[in-house]
Amino acid sequence: MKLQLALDDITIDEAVALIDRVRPFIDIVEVGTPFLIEDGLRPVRDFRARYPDLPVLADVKIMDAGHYEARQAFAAGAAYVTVLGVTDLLTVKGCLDVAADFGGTVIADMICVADLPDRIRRLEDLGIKALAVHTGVDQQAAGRTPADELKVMKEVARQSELFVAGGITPATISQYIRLGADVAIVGGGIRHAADPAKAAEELARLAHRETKEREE
Ligand SMILES: O=C([C@H](O)CO)[C@H](O)[C@H](O)COP(=O)(O)O
Repeated sequence: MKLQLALDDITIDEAVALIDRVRPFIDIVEVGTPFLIEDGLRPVRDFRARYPDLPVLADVKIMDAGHYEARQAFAAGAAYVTVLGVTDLLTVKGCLDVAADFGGTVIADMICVADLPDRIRRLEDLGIKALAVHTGVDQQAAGRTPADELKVMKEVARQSELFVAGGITPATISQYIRLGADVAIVGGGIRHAADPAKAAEELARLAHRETKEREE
């Protein structure tokens, strides 16, 4: 399992200081939606230049103008770009076409998708190869977790790498690995930990251990 650090409520300087501390433990760095709203695609360009071996994910959550917006994010240096799974398939197709030009990956974020199995089938038929189960911050505040949707996704998905997000911490990551996730996305669980480097190290250790057990 890979570990993705999501950076949401942070400045570029704070983000660089955090990445420098947790770099040995993370596989992907995400420029989260609130960070993009604050700073645009600048952090994507900065991190690409500063950490050439660390893939950058731009959490643009595209809902329309798929071709145009995905091009902006990939051209800035993103290896991964998110599109909302609920949107029109034409928008998703636009993102996939651009991803092919750049050799990048489009992740369909399934937040608020009502009929998960049906949508997964349609998205995979279109060519999607990465899906994210995502319990949003507001949904987390109402007590929800991504576990049940991950179970459904694991049963239905045929070809996709599975990402999971939604309040994951060292105390909860193991269940998501056992449920079959390939990438754990962690924001607050690192950023707001008392010791972010220790939390990232622990998450990476658990991810490695549980994945090994899953494969045995
Ligand atoms: O995508 C996210 C959210 O919608 C805010 O943009 C977060 O990056 C994602 O939920 C991971 O953050 P945590 O839930 O704090 O781990």
